Amino acid sequence: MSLSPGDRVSAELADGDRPAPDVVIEPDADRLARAVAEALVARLAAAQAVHGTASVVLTGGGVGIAVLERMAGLAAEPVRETVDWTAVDVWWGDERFVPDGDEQRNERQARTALLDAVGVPAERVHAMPPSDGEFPGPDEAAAWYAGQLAAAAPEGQELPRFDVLLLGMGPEGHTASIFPGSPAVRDPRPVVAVRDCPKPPPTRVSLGLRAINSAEEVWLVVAGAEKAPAVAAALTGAAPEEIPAAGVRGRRATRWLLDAGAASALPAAG
Ligand SMILES: O=C(O)[C@H](O)[C@@H](O)[C@H](O)[C@H](O)COP(=O)(O)O
Repeated sequence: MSLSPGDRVSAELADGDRPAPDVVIEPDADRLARAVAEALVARLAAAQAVHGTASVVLTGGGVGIAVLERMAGLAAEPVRETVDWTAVDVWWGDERFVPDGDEQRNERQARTALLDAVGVPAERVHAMPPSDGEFPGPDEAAAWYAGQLAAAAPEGQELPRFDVLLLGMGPEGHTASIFPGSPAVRDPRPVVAVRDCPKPPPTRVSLGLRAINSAEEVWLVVAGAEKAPAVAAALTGAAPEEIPAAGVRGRRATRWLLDAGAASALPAAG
């Protein structure tokens, strides 16, 4: 069931030349993950039809990884569109600053859920550094990742094209590793180090909101009634300092992809 922005979302959430968010609601988390997986396959295939390659920014968290698991399942099904995974660049919106191979790493979970199964070439998997690598801390790791982004960007720009950037959201409104009241909310740098995160593990590396909002499309995939108040606040004009997910706005589209629980506090339609 898709709702147009006017139905549920304050029209003034359009931001300059950026369209207001749109909202899609699925009955439950499982059908949400499958619907997002199918939409993501179609979107990546469409990007490849135009550009020859596609780029996706992955997120961590239960729903974000469930989407990847469903995509792996789709790869085995006769689906309308197919993605040439050898021509997909994979980036991350955030990463836990823990040792390589640690099961908490978003990269490890994504490799297990999808990447190892579909054969994305190593040079196209752009992981954020682990804590036991060449960088002594998250600041150095963040600076390095910003350099990787700049190296992949068009001449004179600092960020490559992101066709779809996936995000989750916590019950208090964090997205990626940008938490309420954190200096990261207003940090203009493309990649930031984050410490003392309320959600363990405490030390992370995250794209900043400006980098997130450089994406062509940003998809916030959110499930669970415990997140409904933050979803409603984000879609009715909350400040990003209070609800960081409220500060997300893709260039061409911002899609809130919800299950019924996460949508349950949205203003009545009409
Ligand atoms: O690394 C992380 O933890 C994620 O990037 C984080 O932003 C996550 O997406 C949300 O916390 C939602 O997580 P759940 O889907 O598990 O609730």
